[in-house]
Amino acid sequence: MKMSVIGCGYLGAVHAAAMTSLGHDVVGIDVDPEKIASLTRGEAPFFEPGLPELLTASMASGQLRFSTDIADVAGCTVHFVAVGTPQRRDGHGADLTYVDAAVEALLPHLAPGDLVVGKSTVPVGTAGRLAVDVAATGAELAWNPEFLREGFAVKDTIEPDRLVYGVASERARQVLDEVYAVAVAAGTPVVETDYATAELVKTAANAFLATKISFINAMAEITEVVGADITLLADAIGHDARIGRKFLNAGIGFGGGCLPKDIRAFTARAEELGRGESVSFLKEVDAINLRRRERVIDLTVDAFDGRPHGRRVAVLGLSFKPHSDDIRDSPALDVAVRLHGLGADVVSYDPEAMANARRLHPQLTYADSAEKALAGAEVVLLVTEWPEFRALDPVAAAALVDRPVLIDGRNVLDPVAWRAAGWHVTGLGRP
Ligand SMILES: NC(=O)C1=CN([C@@H]2O[C@H](COP(=O)(O)OP(=O)(O)OC[C@H]3O[C@@H](n4cnc5c(N)ncnc54)[C@H](O)[C@@H]3O)[C@@H](O)[C@H]2O)C=CC1
Ligand SMILES: O=C(O)[C@H]1O[C@H](OP(=O)(O)OP(=O)(O)OC[C@H]2O[C@@H](n3ccc(=O)[nH]c3=O)[C@H](O)[C@@H]2O)[C@H](O)[C@@H](O)[C@@H]1O
Repeated sequence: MKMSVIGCGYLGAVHAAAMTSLGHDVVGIDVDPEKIASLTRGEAPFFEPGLPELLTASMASGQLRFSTDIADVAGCTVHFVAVGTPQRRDGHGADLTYVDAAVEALLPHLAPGDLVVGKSTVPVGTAGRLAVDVAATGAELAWNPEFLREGFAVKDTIEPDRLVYGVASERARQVLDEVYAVAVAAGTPVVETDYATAELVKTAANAFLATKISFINAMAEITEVVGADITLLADAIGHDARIGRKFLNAGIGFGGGCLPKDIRAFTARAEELGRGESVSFLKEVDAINLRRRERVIDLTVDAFDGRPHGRRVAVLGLSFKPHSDDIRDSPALDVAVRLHGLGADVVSYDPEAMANARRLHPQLTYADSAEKALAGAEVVLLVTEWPEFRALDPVAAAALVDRPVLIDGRNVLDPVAWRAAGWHVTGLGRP
């Protein structure tokens, strides 16, 4: 099939390349000329494991190209909309200007029978509104939310856990079945819904994941007071298959370009619908999450007896999670910036996210290795659990720092081994 992907960011670039690997002919469109230039060279404009190899193979096959010109969607019969839906500047809800602009730009290029497929995460009701304009061209709209995780985006796109088709006709379902023929043949569950349900499935999934993380972080606030251990608690409740151990890692909390803005957008939309009280708990989920960052800052300030000014802090990690260079709403970066704001001498290191962090926060100091960040530090914060930080040798690390004080914001280092090497270790929610 010939298809276009409008918006080539973390979602769209992976989707475009993955569709090629499934045998389709794809053109990726973006308004950002630098991104398109990079993709055209076969270079991923961001860090995503497996994407460079996929891009190289797709470009070599001649089935993938990129353009800034929307007219290049000519000849495509399926058009994915994968542009951003960030939090609005006023904080109230999702900013739909990019989705609206992308669909509006697409309209003159649509032919009767084309299928426009929304992938962006949008407030419920958006698809119904856009469907009217799309239908006026003789084309049709479907909403097919995306559940990929950054760091695993390629695998999640090619082998999704499930496919959700928000469709208004049998024909739209058939077209989507053809798009995802490989996954469908492999037995991937397909849930066919109306538009509103498809939009809400996505919002509800992210709200649930955020709630699960904040639940365990709320428990961590309690274990901290009584000297109990949140990791053992999570293991123990996680053995119950009804609860499950995944997404019960307590620590500095969730960030990224999705969970935080999606729960806020859901709250705003529910309020618009007169059902604010139904999801008012999401405000608590957000508040618990943000308190975890405060906790790490407080622990750091306490480690300097309340006077962090001029004191050296090594911050290990800047991205919102490992295997990604994404710093959108990153708890790690937030903590680094705020400690710098308190006058601490913050030296940060991240294996992949430093270029993005440096662009946004040139005032911070960046080291080019974990060892260089540790050199002379009086407190070490581990705030993104990259494998190379998990593999640090506590004895060698102790020899680099001025004071062996560790705050493990992700509860991934073995406190017994680190204490044995002379470190004073504080985990989150751990004795
Ligand atoms: N990043 C992720 O892991 C996932 C993201 N999503 C959703 O997918 C959507 C996109 O997210 P990301 O890819 O992370 O955002 P992003 O910010 O990385 O990418 C959005 C891209 O759209 C481009 N764009 C904006 N307006 C455009 C227009 N009119 N025409 C063409 N291109 C345009 C931007 O230049 C940018 O490259 C959001 O709604 C997000 O919630 C859903 C699942 C996973
Ligand atoms: O809508 C989206 O964009 C995506 O949002 C999340 O994916 P992602 O943001 O890539 O990352 P997650 O793995 O969900 O992690 C989110 C945040 O939660 C934190 N987290 C995760 C799990 C956990 O147990 N504890 C915890 O603090 C991570 O460190 C990270 O900051 C969802 O997992 C995806 O299914 C969804 O498609």
